[in-house]
Amino acid sequence: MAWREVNFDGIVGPTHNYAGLSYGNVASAKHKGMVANPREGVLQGLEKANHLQSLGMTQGVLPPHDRPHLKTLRDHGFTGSDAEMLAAAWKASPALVANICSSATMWTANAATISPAPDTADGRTHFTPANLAAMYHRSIEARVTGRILKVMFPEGERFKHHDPLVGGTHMGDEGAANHSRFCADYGEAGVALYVYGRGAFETAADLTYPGRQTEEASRAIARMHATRGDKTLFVRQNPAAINAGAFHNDVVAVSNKNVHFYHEQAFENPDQLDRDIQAAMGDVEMQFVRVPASAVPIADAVKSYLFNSQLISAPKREGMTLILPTEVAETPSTKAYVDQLVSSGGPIAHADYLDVRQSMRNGGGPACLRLRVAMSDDDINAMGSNSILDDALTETLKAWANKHYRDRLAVDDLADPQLMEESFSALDELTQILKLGSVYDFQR
Ligand SMILES: N=C(N)NCCC[C@H](NC(=O)CCC(=O)O)C(=O)O
Repeated sequence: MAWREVNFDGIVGPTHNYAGLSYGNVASAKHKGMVANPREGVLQGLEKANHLQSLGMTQGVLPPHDRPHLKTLRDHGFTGSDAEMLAAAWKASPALVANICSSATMWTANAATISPAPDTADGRTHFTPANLAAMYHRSIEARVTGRILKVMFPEGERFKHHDPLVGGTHMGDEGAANHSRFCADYGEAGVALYVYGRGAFETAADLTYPGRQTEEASRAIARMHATRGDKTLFVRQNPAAINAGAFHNDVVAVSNKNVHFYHEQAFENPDQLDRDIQAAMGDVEMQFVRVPASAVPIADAVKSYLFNSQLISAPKREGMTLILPTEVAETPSTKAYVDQLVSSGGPIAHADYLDVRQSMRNGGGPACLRLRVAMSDDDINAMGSNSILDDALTETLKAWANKHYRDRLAVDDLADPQLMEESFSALDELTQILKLGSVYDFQR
């Protein structure tokens, strides 16, 4: 049976904006208050997906969430019509409205942790939506994410869904952004690497920025997914990386099959980690591409998002391909590094640069924008929605974005009830296009 990596890219939401909500995320803070272009965001995302498809990859999409999230307002005691609640909330706290309007759901690497069927005890693919407890604007995502995933991957003999972890920031979980899977091929048993920022019950005095993921959360997910103990590893992210702005491990490391591409400051003891991964992989030889700080200072890695690239095995190419943000080409150290990397004769042979600036300004590169799922043909056939892109669906989504989305959005526009109406009618139509049913709170 043929197996492949399917990338499910998040579609940018109609209220995409720059409110600077994520403490510890350098780009989000830097671009606070800028005018966003949600329509361009969708089109940049579809362009990236289209590029991967042209390389022979299977590409899916995940929808944005309903924003403004009126259910959160209702849960906080606001009453009245939708417009009355929005107006009252804006009067009470523009910051609250910014939080319930964030389109952070586009970063689907944070949607869930996934253990594919070849790795689990019951031979099913397991999904746990990330609770994203560290940031208020993201903590409201998990329930709807779970609902969407259950429609897309119906629970049964192939797919198994778990509830997001409870326990607040003590059990903070950021999903696949802190989880790597190594394997010989996608359908073979793999090794899972969980990367956390701190222990749940200790004060991490070495962190100036939040360590969003806790070790206990990672271990809980591994237990729930019942992956093999000798093929499940846990490692702490280097505090220096978090303090430099790597709020998720995928800002300083990326993997594909038997290749681990990472910055030398991503982990405290990279030699030990290499040995542990190799031991868990057994006969399958790992290739470690460790980037020295002398070639790429960690500040350049964080600024350019070199490691927040997608590392893929494109069916139409020999050797692996990095899908990089254009910022990497504009940063001298990372451009020089990538040039020598692809000509070195190593496992990474191609570098493609794509413009995802609307997302990058909020700290989301190509890797943040996608949720990877290793799937067999039978898994794809068992999906419950119309989420796999072909040319027709791509064209439909482009037309949909052009019809509904604004090309200019300032933070103050979030108070506009007309924007709310536009957002809900766009999302209502999207659930029909993607055959998702009534997954949003405003549809229930
Ligand atoms: N690295 C991965 N996998 N994902 C990137 C997530 C970026 C996101 N930015 C934001 O949420 C900013 C939103 C704002 O400021 O409006 C975050 O910090 O959680």
